Amino acid sequence: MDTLTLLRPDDWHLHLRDGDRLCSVVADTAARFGRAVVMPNLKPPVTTVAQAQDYKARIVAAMDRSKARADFTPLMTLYLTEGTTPAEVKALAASEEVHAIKLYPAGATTNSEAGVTGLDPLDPVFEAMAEHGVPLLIHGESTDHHVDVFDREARFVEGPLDRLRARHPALKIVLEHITTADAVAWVRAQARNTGATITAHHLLLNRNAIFQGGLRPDFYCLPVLKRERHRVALVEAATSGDARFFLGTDSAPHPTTAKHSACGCAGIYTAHAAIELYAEAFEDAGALDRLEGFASCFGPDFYGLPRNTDTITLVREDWAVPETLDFGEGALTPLRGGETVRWRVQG
Ligand SMILES: NC(=O)N[C@@H](CC(=O)O)C(=O)O
Ligand SMILES: [Zn+2]
Ligand SMILES: [Zn+2]
Repeated sequence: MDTLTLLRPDDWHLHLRDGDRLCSVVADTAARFGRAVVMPNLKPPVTTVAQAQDYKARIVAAMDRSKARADFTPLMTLYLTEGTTPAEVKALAASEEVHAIKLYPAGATTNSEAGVTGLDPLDPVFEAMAEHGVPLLIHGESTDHHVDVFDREARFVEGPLDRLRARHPALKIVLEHITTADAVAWVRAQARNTGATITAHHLLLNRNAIFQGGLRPDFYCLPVLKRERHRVALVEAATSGDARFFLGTDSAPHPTTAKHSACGCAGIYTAHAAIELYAEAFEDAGALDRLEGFASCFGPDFYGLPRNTDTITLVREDWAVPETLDFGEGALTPLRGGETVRWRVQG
């Protein structure tokens, strides 16, 4: 099979940043995806419906300025803080633009300082979300600094997440960017109102990439890449046809100068080749026929949105990824920069 036509996919976890940086990256996602769930971890974070509407307007203006494919819809999210109220959930449910609320444990990842330290005080917010069918998107890592970095997802899932799920069985939950066999098993044990996104880089790479011939900050993201047996479990979940697992790139651009540093930022940029990289992972697993469900069907079904009706076509053809791409005033280093990708989007 040398060409592959899919219903147009969506990206259910994306970082677009703001300002000139937003202008540099948005066309990459719009070229491939019909919609993307845009993360709210700006500085300061997007915490109200009004702020999310303003951010969406800036994204649409940036699409125009960068001549992005116009038929792309950003799906906005709010950043959960200890100040989030049930009234804001109601306002979200009444809005056209905002689709979910994102939970960052304080200190877990990039721009998570405004996140939450304990979940129990937010019970009224979670109840309002369940009532209005608003999904809670979760960066699922323990922030206990005694917990080994490679165990932070598993500890969060078996502890705080499992307790949250038990207290709020009707809440829609998406465990974002899962990286472990533990998370896969936990999601499989839940009812259908629990889903999980999986990135292309966690399907293609294990933690050896971070140390290949020296320290490689371009492969540092959170949750950090795990050992091979976890990668295999993720591939198995993504290609299984289980509708609880769907596509979310977590494309997270940072300037190359901030990545190649004594204290480098977490995040990998994949938007320039997102669906192509997933095609590689699915092809390696002998499961290209399962890509459309994962990339184009299970996400909208979970969110209660219609599937896209147009299509994209992928062609098996090597193309060279530039070593760097423009990123506002500076540059970023994309995944596979200076190397090739095996699938190309036609047209
Ligand atoms: N994934 C990352 O490593 N970084 C993300 C934040 C996140 O998704 O946790 C970012 O905003 O840079
Ligand atoms: Zn995250
Ligand atoms: Zn993310």
